[in-house]
Amino acid sequence: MSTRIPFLKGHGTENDFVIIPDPENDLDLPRETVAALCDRRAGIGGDGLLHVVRSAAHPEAAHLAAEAEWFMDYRNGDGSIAEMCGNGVRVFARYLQHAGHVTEGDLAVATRGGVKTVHIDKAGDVTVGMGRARLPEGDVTVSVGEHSWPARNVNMGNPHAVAFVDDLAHAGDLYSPPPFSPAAAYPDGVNVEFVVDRGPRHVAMRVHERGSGETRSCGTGACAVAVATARRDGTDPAITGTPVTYTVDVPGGTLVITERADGQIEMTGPAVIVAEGEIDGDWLENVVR
Ligand SMILES: N[C@@H](CCC[C@H](N)C(=O)O)C(=O)O
Repeated sequence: MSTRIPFLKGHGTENDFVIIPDPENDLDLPRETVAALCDRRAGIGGDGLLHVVRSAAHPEAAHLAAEAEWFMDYRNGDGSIAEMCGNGVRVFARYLQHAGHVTEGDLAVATRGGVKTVHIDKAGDVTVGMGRARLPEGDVTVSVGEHSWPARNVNMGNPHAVAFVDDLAHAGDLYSPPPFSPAAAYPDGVNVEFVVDRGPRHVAMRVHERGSGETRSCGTGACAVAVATARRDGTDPAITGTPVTYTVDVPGGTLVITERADGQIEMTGPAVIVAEGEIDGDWLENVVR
């Protein structure tokens, strides 16, 4: 009889995740194993994986254990490691509630991008305090086929290039990462957002995620888009002294992003657990041999 390893599946605006509860960090999850679990045909399927570990039990988070009991060890669908995942941390909080580890209200979650405060509200939405954006100087260009656009470099803990386009269809099929220049702008790769206007303080985006491909939503990407749009629109709260809220439509739903005068950014949207089950331990052990 092989070992059974518990997993869940969840999503936030259809950015979907395999969730692996592993409080004491007992599991070995190398890159190839994560990619196999996220494979949509031969595995469970997901844009990424949320490895749920107690901070005290993880070498990357032990120093944060006094601030946050739980560490989101986030991996992209190809198994690569990313600093932060905005939808992931909201789904992570929903999982902790689902499992009875926390109740509604505020909780702190450790991530590679620092400790994030998450609020689970009664109505069902989950809000995360994303911290401040960094806006590295320098011109960036992204291109797809015959189209190319200037892009804004926005760092939300992870790197983003935000391009305003006339038509989201111009981003093409996004089967491969959109080329960007200069290469030095993003030495570790980049998430690329394509944005169109929908109305006052309302935009829509598509995204190609580093390590996952085109996804139906990206939380850090939606925040980067809100930040870039505020600078374009002259509503930058650091200059106006007034908070600004943008509604960001993604293919999988809608996220609401507020940037305050002190630069702190909050993102709100749904976070859903859709299934739970068990992984066959023999499969997991042999899948990458
Ligand atoms: N989908 C995530 C972002 C996940 C990480 C990203 N692909 C990267 O490599 O930086 C989100 O909701 O923020």
